[in-house]
Amino acid sequence: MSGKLTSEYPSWQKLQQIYDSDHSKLVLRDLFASDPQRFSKFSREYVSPDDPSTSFLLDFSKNLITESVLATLFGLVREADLEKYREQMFSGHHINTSEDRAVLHIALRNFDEWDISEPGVKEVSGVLAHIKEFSEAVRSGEWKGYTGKSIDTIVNIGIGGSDLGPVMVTEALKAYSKRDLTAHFVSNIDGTHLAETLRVCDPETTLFIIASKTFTTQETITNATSARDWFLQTAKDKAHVAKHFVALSTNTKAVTEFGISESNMFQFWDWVGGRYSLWSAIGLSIALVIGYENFEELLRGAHGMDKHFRTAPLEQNLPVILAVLGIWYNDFYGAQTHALLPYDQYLHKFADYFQQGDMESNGKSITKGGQRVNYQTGPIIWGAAGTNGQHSFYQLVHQGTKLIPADFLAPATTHNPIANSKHHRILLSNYFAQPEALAFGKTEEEVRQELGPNASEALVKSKVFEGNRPSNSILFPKLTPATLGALISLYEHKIFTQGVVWGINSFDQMGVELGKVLAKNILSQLGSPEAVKGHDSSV
Ligand SMILES: O=P(O)(O)OC[C@H]1O[C@H](O)[C@@H](O)[C@@H](O)[C@@H]1O
Repeated sequence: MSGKLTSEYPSWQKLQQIYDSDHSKLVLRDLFASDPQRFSKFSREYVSPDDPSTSFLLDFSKNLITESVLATLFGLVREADLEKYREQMFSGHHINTSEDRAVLHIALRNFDEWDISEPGVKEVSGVLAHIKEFSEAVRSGEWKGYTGKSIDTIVNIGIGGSDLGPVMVTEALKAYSKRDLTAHFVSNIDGTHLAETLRVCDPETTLFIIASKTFTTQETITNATSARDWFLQTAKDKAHVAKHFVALSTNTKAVTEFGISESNMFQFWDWVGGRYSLWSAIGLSIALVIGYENFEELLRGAHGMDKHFRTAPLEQNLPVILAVLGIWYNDFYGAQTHALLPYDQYLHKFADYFQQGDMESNGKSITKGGQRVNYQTGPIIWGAAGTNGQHSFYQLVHQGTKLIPADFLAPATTHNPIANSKHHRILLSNYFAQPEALAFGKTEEEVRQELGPNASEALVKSKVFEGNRPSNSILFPKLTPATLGALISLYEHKIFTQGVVWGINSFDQMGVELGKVLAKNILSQLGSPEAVKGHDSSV
C-alpha cells in the first residue's frame, strides 16, 4: 500500500497474463477429470484452536483455479503486505487512517488474551459483566417495569450496524432463545415500522434498547423519541423511563441528554466500527434473547477464528483463501456480484448482514494514499436462504449471461429433525446438488440423449447448462453460537484481506454521509410553504 496501485504489482500482472492466456482452459469438468486429488488439494478443515468442537470444512475445489493460479494469488497478498497490516490491526495501529482510529472489534472477543494498549480495551470486560448482570436480571424476571411486572418484550431501536448484526444473530440462534421473551427490531424511519411494532407491545412489560454508536442517527433518535412519547402516554411520569429505556452508545453526553441515565448505558468505543459492533454492547439484545453464556460462546467462537487468521500460513488461512478467490473473479473475470447462499433457514439474514459488512467496507474507489483505483473493488453482495433462492433467482445463476460466484453454507445436522430428519436430508441433497450443477452443467450430448432424436434444436439448446460456474461450500456440524461466531469472523477477515489487497480503507463510510446531509437540508425546507430551493429540477 505504498504509492503503488495494486495493479502494478508483479503478481497482479502475472494473474492478468494467466487469465488472458489460460482462462478458456480452466474448465471444471476437465480439471476434476485430470486430477483425482483435486478435492484434497483445494479443501481445508478449520478446527478452532480453542475448542475442537467448533469446526467446518471449506471445499473450494469448484473454483476456476489451478495450483499455479492460487500460488500467484497468494503472491499478490504477500506483495500487498497483508501480514504487516494484519498485525497492525491486531495490535491496535490506527489503520482506519481517514478517521485516525484503531480497528479493534477483535478486542471485544479477546478475553484479555492479547495485550492491546488502545484506550478502552481494558474496559471491555467490565461492559461484558454489565451485559451479563443486566441480561440475567431481565431474563430471570428480577428486573421489573414501572408497575412491578417483569419484561416480556424487547424492542431494539437502531439502524445499519446497530440493527443488522443483532437481527441476523438472534434469528440465526433462535434455537437457543428464551421463548417467553419476544424481540422486535425497529430500524426504518418510516413510522410504519415503529407503529406496527408498538401495536403488539405493552408499555408495562416492554424494554426499549436504543442502539446507536453516535447517538445522532436521525432514524434512531426519531424512533426512540416517538417510542418514549408512546411509553409516557401510559406511564406518565418521566422517572419511569429508567426502567424501560437503555442505551448502547459511545456518546454519553447525547444519551444523558435524551433522558437515559449513565447507569442504564452500555458503553463502547470509537475503534468499533458500526458494521463490526455486534460483539460490543450493541449485542445486548442478543444476550437478552439467547442468554449471556451463549453470547459469550459466540464471541469465543469468533476469537478462535481471529487466532487462525492471525497465525495460520496464508496457504492454510481460510479468510485469505476466500479473499483471493473473490479477487480472482472480481478483478480478472469481471464478476460484479457474489452470492451468499446458506442452506439453513436460521441464516436467512446472513446475506443481508454481509451486504453492509462487505459493501460498506469495500465499496471504495480511492486508495488509502488518495489515488483513484484502476481496478474493481468490493463486489455486490446478495443472496437468500436455500432452497427458496432456487425457486427464485437460481435460473439466472445457472443459465444467465452473468458469472456469479457463490458460497454455499450448510449444517450437517439440524436443530429441528422433524419427520425423522427427512426435511434436512432433502435440504442437504439440494446443498450438494447445486454446486455440482453449477460446476459441471449438462452438455448438449447429454441433453440429446435424454430427449431422444425428435427433440427440436431450440429445445436441446435451451436445456444445455454450460456449467463452469464457481462456488465454495462450507459445511459445519451444527449451527451453534461458537460456529456462528467463527463464520462471521471468517467473512470479516475475508473483507479485511480484500481491502488490504485493493489498498483501500475498509473502515470508514464517507459515502453514507452525503445523502444524510442532503436529506437534512431537504427536511428543513419541506415544512416551509416556499418552493424547495437549491436542488435539481426533479426535487
Ligand atoms: O450506530 P449509529 O451511529 O446510529 O450508526 C448507524 C449506521 O449509520 C450509517 O449508516 C453508517 O455510519 C453505518 O456504518 C452505521 O452502522
